Amino acid sequence: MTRYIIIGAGAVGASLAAEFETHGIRYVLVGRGAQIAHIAAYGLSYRRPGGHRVLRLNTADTAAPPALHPGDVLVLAVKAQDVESATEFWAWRQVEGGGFASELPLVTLQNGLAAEDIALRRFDRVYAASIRIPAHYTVTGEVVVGGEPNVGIVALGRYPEGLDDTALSIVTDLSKAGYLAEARPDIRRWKAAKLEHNVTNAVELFAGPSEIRSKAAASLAQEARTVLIAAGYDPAAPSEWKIDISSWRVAPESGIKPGQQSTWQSFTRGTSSEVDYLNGEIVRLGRIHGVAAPLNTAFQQAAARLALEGHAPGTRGIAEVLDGVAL
Ligand SMILES: NC(=O)C1=CN([C@@H]2O[C@H](COP(=O)(O)OP(=O)(O)OC[C@H]3O[C@@H](n4cnc5c(N)ncnc54)[C@H](OP(=O)(O)O)[C@@H]3O)[C@@H](O)[C@H]2O)C=CC1
Ligand SMILES: CC(C)(CO)C(=O)C(=O)O
Repeated sequence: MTRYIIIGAGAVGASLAAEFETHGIRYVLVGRGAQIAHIAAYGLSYRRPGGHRVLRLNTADTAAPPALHPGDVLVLAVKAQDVESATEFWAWRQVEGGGFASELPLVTLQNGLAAEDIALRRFDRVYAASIRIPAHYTVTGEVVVGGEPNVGIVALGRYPEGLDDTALSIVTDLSKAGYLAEARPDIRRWKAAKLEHNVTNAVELFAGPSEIRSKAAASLAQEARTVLIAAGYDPAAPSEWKIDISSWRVAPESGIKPGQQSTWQSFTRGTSSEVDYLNGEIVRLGRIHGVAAPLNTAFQQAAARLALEGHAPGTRGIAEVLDGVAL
């Protein structure tokens, strides 16, 4: 039976470990700092629409990583800005019986488009995933996931393209664990489609009238789409799902509040931000392909300023960000 080494014990990684634990899929959750220490000592406080549980999980600290075996699958659940250091750390570890971890399959769950190319520098078999999951982590040891009836929705395929037995068996395990999961041979298209949404995460960092925030989000997504298409991407459309996702929703009263997606959570926790890999990816592609991306640039810079000043989300107004930029 495959064992999953889940690297990163935040919103996405800890909830994946919780679901694997609940559904009898072998895993080890490898984290760092106070979060993994807390989960190891007291369990994970895990809230789902069906109720709240404290779960004992199989954990390891990155300071004492588990021995690796042939048949292990590594799952990267860190933010995009941590992919370089995490892949460097894991790739050259020895697998018992011979070989490097770089020969094991590696799943990349990151938003944005950067993780896979970083991973391919060291890992031979990279399985990219686009995961939609309303997961929240702002308090040490506590994760909330509001998706119902399923935890979240995942598209997964071999990067840069194609499918193989490993991809199919990972999708089977995710489905067993309660995710709506689909194997896709064209995973870059699904990651691009998700990025169109994730550039709007930055809007949640700034206060202002909801009408302006909605308009800014729509314009950011439109600008991202224009740049992605100019860069040769063909973002997947929701109608292309083969699995039925129509009854999936974020449960009301689940503890998931609108306007608090992953970027907002990072700023709230005072940790590093993924914005350079979300809005920054659009800015980068725009520069390469000669398409202006003024709005994504403005939000990237405003988020950087907010981080430098150490301010929490909502302490600066959106009008300041939009000053001089047309919506
Ligand atoms: N939250 C959400 O709802 C969703 C998030 N995503 C995407 O999933 C990815 C993960 O996001 P999310 O779970 O929110 O991130 P979190 O910040 O909640 O969790 C990441 C965790 O990984 C830890 N970490 C960083 N580097 C390492 C390392 N080298 N070894 C071990 N642990 C490490 C971080 O520790 P530390 O805090 O010390 O940095 C943190 O605890 C991101 O790309 C995000 O965009 C996708 C869909 C939904
Ligand atoms: C949109 C959402 C919640 C979906 O998974 C996400 O990707 C994020 O929090 O960044």
